[in-house]
Amino acid sequence: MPTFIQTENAAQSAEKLALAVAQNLRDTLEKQAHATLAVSGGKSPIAFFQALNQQDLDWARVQIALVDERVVPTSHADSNTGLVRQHLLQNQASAAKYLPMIADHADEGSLKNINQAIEFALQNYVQPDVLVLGMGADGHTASIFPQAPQFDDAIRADYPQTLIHTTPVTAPHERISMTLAAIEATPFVYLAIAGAEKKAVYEQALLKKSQEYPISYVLNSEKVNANVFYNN
Ligand SMILES: O=C(O)[C@H](O)[C@@H](O)[C@H](O)[C@H](O)COP(=O)(O)O
Repeated sequence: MPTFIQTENAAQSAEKLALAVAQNLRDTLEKQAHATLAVSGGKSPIAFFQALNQQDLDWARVQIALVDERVVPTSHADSNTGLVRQHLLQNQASAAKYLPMIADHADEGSLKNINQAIEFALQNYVQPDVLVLGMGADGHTASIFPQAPQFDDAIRADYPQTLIHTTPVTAPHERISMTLAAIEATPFVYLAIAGAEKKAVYEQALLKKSQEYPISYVLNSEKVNANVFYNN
């Protein structure tokens, strides 16, 4: 069952989430040589990235990865890598190591070979210790989209890989995404959402697991106790 944390506004959600994630990373670093944080892209996480990159912790031992990536060159305006580089890997967090899903030298042509792209992402994959999910108004999370032909594989407990190629119907670009099983294997899971429209979707998704709202598989998972940060 998720824990729902409502805050006053977007700035407060970003700050509280950053404090919680930073503490998880510090706690992880007390037990392990490295801590890995996977973040989502999209429009929402910028304020959180800016709050997190100022936190005091041993960033040189932190690895930053993506929950999902759009299959576009890293210089593309829709690249989550670009977003993370611009807003997260700054200030204190500039000492962190980035684990890419898409190679910097990959162009539109080479990315048409999706198997090769997945192979590259898998080579760089490290099981995250902490992850921050977003959610679309269509109920997708990571790049597990309701109408994607790969939906069943993305939520299968025995899918043989931690990452999967998905083809959203409701959003642009082919994607590479963590599978549900990989998300479920992460000790600290957060979901950040804002606005009444997403809250209504969240409440529907809480009721039961359904393909209509892929986030419902995370919220109703017996393996995940997500902390949900919400502001209007
Ligand atoms: O790269 C992506 O598209 C994501 O990681 C995705 O899962 C995102 O978190 C949601 O779509 C919410 O996105 P917004 O913040 O843009 O609403």
